[in-house]
Amino acid sequence: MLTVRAPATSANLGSGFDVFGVALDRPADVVRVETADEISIEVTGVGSQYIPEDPDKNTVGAVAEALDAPARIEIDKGVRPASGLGSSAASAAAAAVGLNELYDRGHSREELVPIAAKGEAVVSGDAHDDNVAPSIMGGFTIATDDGVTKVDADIPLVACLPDIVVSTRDARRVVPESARVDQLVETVGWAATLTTGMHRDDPDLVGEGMNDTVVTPARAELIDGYSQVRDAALDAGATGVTISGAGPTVIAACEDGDRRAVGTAMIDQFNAVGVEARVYQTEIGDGATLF
Ligand SMILES: Nc1ncnc2c1ncn2[C@@H]1O[C@H](COP(=O)(O)OP(=O)(O)O)[C@@H](O)[C@H]1O
Ligand SMILES: N[C@@H](CCOP(=O)(O)O)C(=O)O
Repeated sequence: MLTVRAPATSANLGSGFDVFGVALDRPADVVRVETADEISIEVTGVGSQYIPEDPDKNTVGAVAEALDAPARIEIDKGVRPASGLGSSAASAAAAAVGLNELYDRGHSREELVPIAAKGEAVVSGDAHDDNVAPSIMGGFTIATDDGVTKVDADIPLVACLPDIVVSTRDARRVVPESARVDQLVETVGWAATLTTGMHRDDPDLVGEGMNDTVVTPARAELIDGYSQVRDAALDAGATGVTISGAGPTVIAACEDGDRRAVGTAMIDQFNAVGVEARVYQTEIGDGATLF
């Protein structure tokens, strides 16, 4: 039996819709795989009661199919489903790394990204790579049709997960079908600023680049208290704030010493609109680890 820990991730980061992602130091899923004649799945841990064990409906089933790697797969969820923290992707990433090793398939980490993304297609309707790429490879990742570019960045982050459920499938339905040229121009500027900030380990540049006037405003409507939480985090010292993935988690970049104040401000504002929330004081971390 092989054990793999794959981290939660935060995709988009505002200006990088369906392209940017970061691996978070915590939380994470732990997946155990052993060879079997057919695929079977057992799920325990956070939110496991909402996760199907049917291989046709669980992200790891699609990965096992794609790798032609039948296995008994145990998933211990640390990443709450429908959180905006790449929950479905963490399991898929762990399964891809574990089954590749178990069956000696010989794929590189980058080659495993589109394989793990087949799991995302099962749950959200789209095989977007922006969560599975950092969960497999770690760091800050830029995932495009041409492959994955990875930067080992060091940026303090605060992820605030409210007690609200937003499914990625639903949140993709509110994404506008078009954008104006002036929005394209400002998005390119923010994306370039964010990428430079990641190279320089500069929370100010990363925060500035976490802006977006296209997708985030449409999705903010799905998260009670989003604008108050964003404002409170900025007042507490965050350098940038946006929706993590499809939400409802709200993610902030900041200086190391400001994480506690930023997290407290975010929780307080969710509570003020009657929503319970929890905070992960985290940072950009490594990709899936085999034990
Ligand atoms: N291994 C898995 N882990 C988490 N969710 C899964 C898994 N397999 C299938 N799902 C389903 O995927 C959905 C959660 O995925 P998604 O909406 O993308 O949330 P997240 O933003 O946390 O990834 C839920 O409906 C859940 O039942
Ligand atoms: N780019 C995707 C990312 C979804 O992330 P998740 O953590 O909510 O699954 C999107 O924004 O739809």
